[in-house]
Amino acid sequence: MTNNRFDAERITRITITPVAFHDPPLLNAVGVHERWALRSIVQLTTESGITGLGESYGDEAHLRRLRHGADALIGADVFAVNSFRPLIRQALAADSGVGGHGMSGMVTGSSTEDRVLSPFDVAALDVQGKILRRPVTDLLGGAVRAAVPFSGYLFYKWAAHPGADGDIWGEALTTAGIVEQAKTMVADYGFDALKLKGGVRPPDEECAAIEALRAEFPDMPLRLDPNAAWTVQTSIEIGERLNGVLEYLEDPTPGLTGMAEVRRKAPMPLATNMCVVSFDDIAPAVDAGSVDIILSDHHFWGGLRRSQSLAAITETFDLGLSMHSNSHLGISLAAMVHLAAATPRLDYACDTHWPWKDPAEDVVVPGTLEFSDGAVPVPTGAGLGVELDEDALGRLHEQYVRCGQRDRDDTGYMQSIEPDFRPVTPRW
Ligand SMILES: O=C([O-])C(=O)C[C@H](O)[C@@H](O)C(=O)[O-]
Repeated sequence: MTNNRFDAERITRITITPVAFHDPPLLNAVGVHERWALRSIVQLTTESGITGLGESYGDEAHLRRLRHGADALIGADVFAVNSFRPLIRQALAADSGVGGHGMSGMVTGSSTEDRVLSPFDVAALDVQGKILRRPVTDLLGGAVRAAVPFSGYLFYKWAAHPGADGDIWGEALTTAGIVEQAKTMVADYGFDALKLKGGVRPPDEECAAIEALRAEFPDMPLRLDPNAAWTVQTSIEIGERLNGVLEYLEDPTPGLTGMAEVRRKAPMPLATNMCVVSFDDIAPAVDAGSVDIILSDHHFWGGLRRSQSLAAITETFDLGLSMHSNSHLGISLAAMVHLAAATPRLDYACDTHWPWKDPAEDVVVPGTLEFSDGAVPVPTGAGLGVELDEDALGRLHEQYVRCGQRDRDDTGYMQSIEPDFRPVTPRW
């Protein structure tokens, strides 16, 4: 008889380092990106001295919860990731604090447990891959694509934050500015799809920008995302106007009921990263007929393996699947690429904020994550295949310390003064 007992590889230390990197003044329905994007870097070390990496939001409330979660995982077997969630749940039950989570105004209702679990799940998979000498994609069932296609993410934008220097992108407050931005994105990264962040200018103007992009790039799939800033009526009118132009319309209006009303009339598919943000949202969304496409995000769906469960559910209900993003560093990009490469039915090019980050500011050693023809080849090293640059981590942590209490008390990357989530309400 085979002896199926294996020695555990126990977690002995978890370090969480808050970091800050420059974020340009990108506009969206709830305001302007702050000067600093805040993230947290998780280093999870096991008894054999192997360290895995994870990345998450960096606002103070989330950092506190991550610390509770980390303390609860000390002593757990790094291969027993199924034990992490109950341990985290128990640890969070003792935390009475409210507020924060790095997605102010955009994602209201994703699971706190899943947001805390996510970076530990990623770091544990990184360790497992290093022990087994296999990339994370292999632990997720194997790569079904060698490179993951991303879309060029366009924003209305100020030239600079007040009192700060500008950046290479300059200002984009008009249709001409958006088209110029798109040309640079396509020339520099080779993107094959474009998404415009809307909800900023009046809907007519945003439609005109999409029409100008269509004229400039006749074959390019285009998306528009006003982050629920429109009424049902406006969403239907814009949907009709952009019939045949958009590959999908993302979160035109708030809530499952409003989205379902729009979906009954709009000619194109509707996507969301706002009204279906946790497993509890899926059944009501399917019942109401609210969406066609779920934009997953491992940071709030509980890590890579729970995102794979989401992928299986979308297949069951014949929903489309792609990936959402907000400001992030290289550890998250690597995790997104491994997950997307191991997801058989990924229907659209994924989102990433990557081009908006100063390439000189990252915590991973450069060279493993490069865009080629709008896609990122899957890193081939063991685990996530990226290496932590300790000096850079120190520098970005210094920036976090210096960037000021006001920014740290904020939600981490967007202008918002309220301690808890500020839902987007339709303006047009
Ligand atoms: O669709 C998206 O990418 C988002 O809603 C995520 C972010 O909030 C994005 O809009 C942003 O950073 O302004």
